[in-house]
Amino acid sequence: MAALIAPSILSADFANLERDLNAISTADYAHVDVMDNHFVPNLTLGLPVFERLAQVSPVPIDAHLMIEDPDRWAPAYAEAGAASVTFHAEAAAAPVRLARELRRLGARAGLALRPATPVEPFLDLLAEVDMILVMTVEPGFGGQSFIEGTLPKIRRAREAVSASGLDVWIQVDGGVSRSTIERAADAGANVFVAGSAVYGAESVPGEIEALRALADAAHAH
Ligand SMILES: O=C(CO)[C@H](O)[C@H](O)COP(=O)(O)O
Ligand SMILES: [Fe+2]
Repeated sequence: MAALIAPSILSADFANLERDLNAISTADYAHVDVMDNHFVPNLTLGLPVFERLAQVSPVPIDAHLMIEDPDRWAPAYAEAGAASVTFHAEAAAAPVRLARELRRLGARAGLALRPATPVEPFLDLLAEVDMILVMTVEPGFGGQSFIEGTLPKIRRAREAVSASGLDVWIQVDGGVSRSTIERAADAGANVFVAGSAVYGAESVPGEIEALRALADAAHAH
């Protein structure tokens, strides 16, 4: 299980997004946080900006939609060229219908869970999604500290995926850094979002490589 690193441009310079996307060209994905000021108390960017990011990004885009009514809005992000579109379970009215629509449009379908949202109701539906995002902070802001209490949920999700025989990815997002990534990897995560850790580092490519090496080493144990 090779670790995939997806730096979050939430911690990039919003006046220099193209430059800061090019800075993460050695990453596996660029993680783009879409926030609507309703599902979370913060506002980032919407479809017009996203469409341009998808055109200029050197790596595939992993969209994380922290928005109300993803049933209505998420498909447009797949149409805009996102490789992966993740919506929140707490916000979707019909998550399976939406996941099927995202796949039909050619994107990977991701289902995100806030820290207090249990994974169990979704374990019978693993065949319908390509990724489960276990939020390791409350969504809304970068730079928060990793919630250790989410580790058992990551572990239960990984156990269920392994038992199913399906290739469902498990992503962690929030507070991921050199000091937390090994525990998340050991619990079973294989896709790692990191915003402040990557963009706040002295060397952005160096940090991507260091995070990847730590996660790969944890998986090898
Ligand atoms: O979805 C998010 C916040 O809701 C961000 O992707 C996440 O917080 C990344 O930032 P950091 O690595 O600094 O915690
Ligand atoms: Fe995110």
